[in-house]
Amino acid sequence: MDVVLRFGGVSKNDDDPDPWQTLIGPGTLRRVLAYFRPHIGKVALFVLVAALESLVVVVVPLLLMELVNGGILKDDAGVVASMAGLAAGLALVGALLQLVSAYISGQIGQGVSYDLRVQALRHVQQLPIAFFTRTQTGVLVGRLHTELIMAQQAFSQLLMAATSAVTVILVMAELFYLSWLVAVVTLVLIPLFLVPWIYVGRVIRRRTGRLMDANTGLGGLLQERFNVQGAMLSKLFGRPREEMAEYADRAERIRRIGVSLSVYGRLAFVMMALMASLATALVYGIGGGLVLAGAFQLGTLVALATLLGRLFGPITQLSGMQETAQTVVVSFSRIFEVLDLKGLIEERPGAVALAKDTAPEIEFDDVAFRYPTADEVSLRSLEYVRAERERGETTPEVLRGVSLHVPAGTLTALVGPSGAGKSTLTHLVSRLYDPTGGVIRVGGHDLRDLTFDSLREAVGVVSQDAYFFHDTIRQNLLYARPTATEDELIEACRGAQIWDLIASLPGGFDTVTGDRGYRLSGGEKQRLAIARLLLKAPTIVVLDEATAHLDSESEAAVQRALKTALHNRTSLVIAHRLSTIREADQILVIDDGRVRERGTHDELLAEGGLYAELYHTQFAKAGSDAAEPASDAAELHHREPEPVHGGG
Ligand SMILES: Nc1ncnc2c1ncn2[C@@H]1O[C@H](COP(=O)(O)OP(=O)(O)OP(=O)(O)O)[C@@H](O)[C@H]1O
Repeated sequence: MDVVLRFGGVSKNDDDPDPWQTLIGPGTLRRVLAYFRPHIGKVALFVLVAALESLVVVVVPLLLMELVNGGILKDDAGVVASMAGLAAGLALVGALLQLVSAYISGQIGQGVSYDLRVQALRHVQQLPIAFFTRTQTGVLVGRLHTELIMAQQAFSQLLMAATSAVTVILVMAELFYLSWLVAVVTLVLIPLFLVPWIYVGRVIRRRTGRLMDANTGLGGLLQERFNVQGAMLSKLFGRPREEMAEYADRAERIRRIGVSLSVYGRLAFVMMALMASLATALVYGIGGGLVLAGAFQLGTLVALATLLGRLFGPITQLSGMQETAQTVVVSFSRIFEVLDLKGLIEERPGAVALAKDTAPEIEFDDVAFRYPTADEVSLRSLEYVRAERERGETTPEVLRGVSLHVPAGTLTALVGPSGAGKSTLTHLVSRLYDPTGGVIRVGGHDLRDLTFDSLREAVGVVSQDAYFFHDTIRQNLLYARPTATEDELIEACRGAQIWDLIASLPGGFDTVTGDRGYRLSGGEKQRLAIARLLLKAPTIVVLDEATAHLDSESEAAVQRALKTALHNRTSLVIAHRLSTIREADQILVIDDGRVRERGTHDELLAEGGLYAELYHTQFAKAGSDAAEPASDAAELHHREPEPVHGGG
């Protein structure tokens, strides 16, 4: 009956052990407990309230006993009334205590989840970009959100189980006090009741875990397929019937587990009710005989029956305590796994700030780089579809022996075949990755000696496919400089040649750019990204020119926008336009991870090497297609390094 599901090449069966099971390392429990230390006062208060709650549970049967023995049997209406009144009053107190303990346990549980959530988010925010390139978003969200909620719920159950433990001890003590015979019979009954209960409880917990996994898996899949780009890919390339079958398979698994869970849940409830009824019948049977034999009075029998009714609930809660505790520890461990991921790129103690307002020089000294392996940067359990063979493999060197110098305030164009390592090289400048060999210096400092803040402020990046949050144009621009005024926004947009478009939109700056800025054309997106860059006013610009062919008007607009963006800045541009290449102070031809040629356009053309070949096959053609005015191209770059003033 089990369906074998395939998750990107990994088959998974309902009864398989979880291949990504989290290992609970030594010291985990101590680490979990450390999160409760700040809440120790509340924990103590909770224990006190729980003890009072249990006390109420065992005192009420004693009142009922007195009501029968001292009131009804002795024909004393006063005792009947006062005992009934006291029992009612205590019931009220018990109810209030339950509310108070729920409040305190909520405070503790939510407090711990809050601490853990904030810590995890802060940590993930600092993880290297390599982690995000590896991790499936939906699964990460599941880990940091859904599982945290699960940990918190399990923790609440654990606190309730602690209350139950006190109740069970007090109830058993009172049973022995009232009638050792009934107490012994009860002790015999408990295991009879517990064995099937524990079995059912285990099945329920195992299936609940599977249900959560199945839900997270389906959620991840939907998130991937239903964002704009996923939906586009699926519309253009997708096989709707096969995809639907995969959704249906996963949904079927959720349905099947859900149905069995509801049956087992009901079974557990029915078993508990049945056992309580059987036990009560037995106690009335034995106890009734004892009353007839004169061993004790009727009131004692009533008290015994009432006590018994209050024993099985807490016992069931206690029976699951071990596994609930495991759930808490496992869920915490799974979050600890994320917390323990190394930052890889960290700020050194005593890091210095890069000087503001002056364009610095950039220098690569014998730089080598390989992308980190999956094991170095991510968690197997967060990738979900990592192929087996990828484990432990090393990655090839993408850059080798790269030495280059970009003088302050000048433009260096990077050209080369696809996959040569141009983008990788630019990633190193913004320290998305650290080199595996050699040194990169900015303004004379090793990049690794600079503070993150000053580097982030200094480097502005415009990628080929600029990303925008699903928010208004205004908010997307303000992301670069939250304090920018309306005038500064307009000035930046004018500089980026995008103001006319924004002004023509009915919503102006308040137009929502949509998921990944999808409502903008390629050229518009890049110009908006340039406006964002101008607002940031960095001293270093890393730019990947759009390869997409733009019409002559857009081409000229982007060209003018670039002129503003690169003015007075140290620029590293992955160039696709002849105009940019011609005007570059130097051109570096990157091939197979090395700097193959360097020089100006004319020098390289005269050399007749790879550049000349690329020029004739690509740039010359692109240049003749492009219609930017020659004067724009000539003015593209201002070479004198001067102080940079905020772009607006
Ligand atoms: N995140 C990554 N993890 C592993 N390898 C990567 C990663 N990104 C790029 N690579 C590999 O590094 C090499 C260089 O890629 P890079 O993107 O730097 O080339 P490029 O010169 O910019 O190419 P293009 O002009 O096509 O954009 C390629 O072989 C690529 O497959």
